[in-house]
Amino acid sequence: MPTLILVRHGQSEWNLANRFTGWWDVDVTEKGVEEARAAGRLLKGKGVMPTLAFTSVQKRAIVTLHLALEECERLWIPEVKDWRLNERHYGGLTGLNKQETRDKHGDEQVHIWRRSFDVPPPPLEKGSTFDLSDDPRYAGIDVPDTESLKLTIERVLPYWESTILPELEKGETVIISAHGNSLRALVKHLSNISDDEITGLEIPTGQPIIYQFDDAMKPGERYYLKDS
Ligand SMILES: O=C(O)[C@H](O)COP(=O)(O)O
Repeated sequence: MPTLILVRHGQSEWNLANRFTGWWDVDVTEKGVEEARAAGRLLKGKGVMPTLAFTSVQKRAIVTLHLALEECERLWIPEVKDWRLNERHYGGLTGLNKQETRDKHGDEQVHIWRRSFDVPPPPLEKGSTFDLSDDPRYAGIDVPDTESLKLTIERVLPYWESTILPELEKGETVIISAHGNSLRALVKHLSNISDDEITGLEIPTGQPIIYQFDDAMKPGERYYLKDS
């Protein structure tokens, strides 16, 4: 049965510092390293062994993938990195402290920026500290200046359909190591969650989520591997 494993990167330096991160490339913390390793041990313990990996071009997801694969002795499997699996771009909020932003703009506004379906945060100014347009990993890509969850879905889903789903169809056990909002985009699609309800779904760091697909490639109920 084709199996999909989704894992959000382990705690990042800016998760810990409570800063809006988005496309900014921060590493995982010591706790994040341990979460990633624990995810790999869980995969091995439950006998869910990935045969193909996808991740973003952001080190917190890449490092998490490698640590998890090392623990389940699957560092050797093929892996594909693509910017379409990146975190949603946090626009002009990138780098700001989440609590200070609440103090300045109010809880409601910050909640809208963080969790509304289609309201993007204010755009990132061109040439500002967190502008990644000249980063070589994005050569030839029109780097967004902000993204809502809706806009994130618009780049994650075509990639899922064109590149990841066909591999599952071939019978691969696919692991995707990605981010809170790129995974929210996938879970919304796979679990058929409405625009309103998806905003309430929180994806914890380092906790493998499993979908098993039937012969018609219809995903079953999602579950956390730790609960199986
Ligand atoms: O980019 C970030 O800051 C986090 O990865 C996710 O943030 P959120 O919980 O505000 O969506």
